[in-house]
Formats: sequence, structure tokens, C-alpha cells
Amino acid sequence: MIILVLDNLGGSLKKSIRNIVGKGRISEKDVKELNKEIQRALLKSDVDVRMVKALTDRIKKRALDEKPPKGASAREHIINIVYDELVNIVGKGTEIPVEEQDIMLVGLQGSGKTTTAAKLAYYFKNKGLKTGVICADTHRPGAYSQLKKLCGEVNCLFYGEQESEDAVSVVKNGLKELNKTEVRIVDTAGRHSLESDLITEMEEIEETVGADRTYLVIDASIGKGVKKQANAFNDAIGIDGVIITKLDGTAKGGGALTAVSETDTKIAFIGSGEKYEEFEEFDPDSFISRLLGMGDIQKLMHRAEERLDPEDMDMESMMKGDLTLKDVYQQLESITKLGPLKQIMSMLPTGPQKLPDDALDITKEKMEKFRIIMDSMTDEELEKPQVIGSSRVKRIARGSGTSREEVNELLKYHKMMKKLMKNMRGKRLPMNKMMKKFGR
Ligand SMILES: Nc1nc2c(ncn2[C@@H]2O[C@H](COP(=O)(O)OP(=O)(O)OP(=O)(O)O)[C@@H](O)[C@H]2O)c(=O)[nH]1
Repeated sequence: MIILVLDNLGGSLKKSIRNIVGKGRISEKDVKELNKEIQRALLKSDVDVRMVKALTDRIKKRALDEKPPKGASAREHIINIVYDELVNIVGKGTEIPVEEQDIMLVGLQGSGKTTTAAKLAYYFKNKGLKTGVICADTHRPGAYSQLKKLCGEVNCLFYGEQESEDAVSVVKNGLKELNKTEVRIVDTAGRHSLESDLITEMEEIEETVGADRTYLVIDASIGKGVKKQANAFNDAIGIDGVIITKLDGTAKGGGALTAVSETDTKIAFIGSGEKYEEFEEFDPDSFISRLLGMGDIQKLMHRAEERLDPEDMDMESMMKGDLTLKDVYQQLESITKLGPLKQIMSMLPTGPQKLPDDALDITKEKMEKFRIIMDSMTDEELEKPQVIGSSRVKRIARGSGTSREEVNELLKYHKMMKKLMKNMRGKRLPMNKMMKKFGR
């Protein structure tokens, strides 16, 4: 799952959007306030200042000039505008062709190219294409063995020449050697700055490979210097897309966004860990939907369809009547089938309440424990958990061989779910309508 590039943006933006309620038309003051939040958050995330200014100017102009479409509230209208403009920056869905191709990876030293080469190989191998990787990094001593080892783990072909200093010749030989593969990935040497001899070598490799796709690999935490770098790579060999790595770190991500905008390309993939599986296609839609707090409903629904029997997830009944502990247990059980509860919650448009992080950390073992605890409860307690005071907690813990903390934890879930359901009920919308309303 994507870690938000613009984590900073999420909370504050949601808050200002939430403030625009019940209005037919957006005021200049509303836009100003919203734009201030957007600017503050984006600048904190290291997005280029001119880019931020241009974005918020466009948002302001459109918000004040354009009339909300018929039937849409001012709030929906502004969400759409912000959404559109953010999509304009990160790029609309990038298509990753699943076909025979030569790929070249370039980037600054340590940006994660070598790791990404293996991740890409794994990605295409999983799509059923025969994949090979060529190590054209003849500068860094450890590059050859690092890539060879990674290719072994991913189980794809590898070509490299440990002793060679001539990257262009290695690439030529590698392409010949791997001519039976369908996807060939060339990992090049990292540039720590843009030395002219390395630029020349990169141009020569690009000519030799005749790459169908050249990806600029960027460390997510890269700051303002990215603009110059991205332009230099783009001028030298032309960039078709950006791969952002290390999104699992304390990434701000603004630098990467600037690179995308500067080179007029799109984010193709994102990497969020050292392992080769921690890599996925960039999905701007879900990224921005969640950023705006609209809930990634489509994804959730899709997953629900994939993994659940329809009767497993009866959201409407969850919202009716009083929740018993048995209901909570059943719902927790079906919801956890969808994925980690925390993730699910982040996808649902549940409104302003914030759930404690640890409360969402629910595992199979925990579910088993809850079941045991509930076995020690009377029918009355199961139907009306509010009757359970501290002496009953003690008794239930003793009876079930668990601790009082564990019993209280189950009761905490009950309270939390009840609150959540109440909140949804407050919207007076049946779930399916709500999905439509928030889904895109
Ligand atoms: N946490 C995390 N670490 C990553 C990710 N991608 C790469 N790394 C780590 O970043 C470090 C540098 O990655 P490399 O793949 O060696 O980088 P490189 O660009 O090939 O390096 P040079 O060849 O020196 O230019 C390694 O320790 C990787 O394990 C990622 O998505 N998340």
C-alpha cells in the first residue's frame, strides 16, 4: 500500500476542506484559507516554491471562476478542482507496457537504482515475461556482486563483467547474451554530481541500448537540488518516467514531485522498502483520493469483491440497531479479511473521528483471544456489554484465562465500532449510496 508522498498535506487539507460545509458557493476567504494550508504543507514537503504558487493560483482561479456543476455542493466542487490540479502535477495514470522492452535506469549515487533493477525484474517476471538485468555500473566496486545476488534472489538472468571498466562494451555484450529475454534492464553507474565524463558515458550507453524506456530513479527524501539534476538527466538522454524510492523512510517527497513536473514526465513506480516485493506501480487516483480524505472506496470495494462473500460484509446491518459484542466480533472478523484494519479505516470516509493507532492493530491471534473471552460471558453481557463493570471484567478474565487488559480491549473495540457506526448513521446514507458519493 502506498505511503503517502505528501503525508503532511493529508491532515491539514482534510481539515480545511471539511470546513467548507453547507455552502452553495465558495468564498474568496475559503479559497485563501485552503490555499494557505496547501502551500504550507507542500513547502514543508520540499515542493518547489514556484510550483506551489502556480498550483494554488490555478486552484484559486478555477474555484472562483467556475460554477459548481449542477447538483454539486461547493465542497464537492473544490475537492474536484484540487484533485484535478494535483493529478496534473503527479501525472494521470502511467501505463506500464507489459511487452518486450529495453529499460535503462539512471540516477544519482545511492538513489536505489540497483535495488530497483531487481525490483523491476521481479515485477516483469511476475507478469510472465522473461527478464534479464545488465550491470553497467563499472565504477562502484560492489555493484556487480550486489546486483548478481539480487538477481539470484529474484530468479532472473544476470549479465555483468566484474573486471571490465568499459560500461558501453559490457552493455553491448550483455544485450547479445540476453537476446532471448523479453525485458532487459540496464543498471547504470550512479552519478554523484553531473560530471561530464559520466554524462558522456550515459549518453553512449543510451545509444547502445536504444532504450524503450529510461527511468530516473529518485530517492524520495531528495530536496530542492532535484530540479537541476532532473533537468540535466533529461537534457542528456531524455527521461520517460520517474521511479521514487525509499518512500518508507521519513520521506517528504516534494523533491520527487518537482522532478516529475520539471521533466514533464510521470511517476511510474514507487519503492517502499529494501525487499524486491516492496515496489508497485504508482496509482495517482488512489493516492490523491486518499490525500483528499475521500476514501479509496473503489479499491476497498474491489478488494471486498475479491476476498469476501457478499454476506460476509453486511455494512447496512452494522449500522442498524444496537451493536452487540457478537456483532462486533463478526464484523471485526469479516473486516480483517479485507486487510489490516488500519488500512481499511484509512480508506473509509469515516469523518472526523480519529482512531487510536494501537486500537487498529488486530491480528488473528487477537481474534482468537476475543472468542475465548466471549465464551466466558453471559448472554446478557454479550447483548449489552455496557453492563460489564470492573468486577465482571475480573470474573471474565479469570474464567477465560486472560487478563483484565485483554477483556477491556475487547470492550474498547465495541465502543469504537459503535461510535463509528453512529457516525456513519449520522450521515443518513445507506452504505451503497455512500460508496457512490465518495467513490470516483
Ligand atoms: N528503505 C529503503 N531502502 C532502499 C529502497 N531502495 C533502495 N534502498 C536502499 O538504499 C541503498 C542504496 O541502494 P542501491 O540500490 O545500492 O543504490 P544505487 O543507486 O544502485 O547506488 P549506486 O550504484 O552507488 O549509485 C541500499 O542500502 C538499498 O537497500 C527503498 O525503497 N526503501
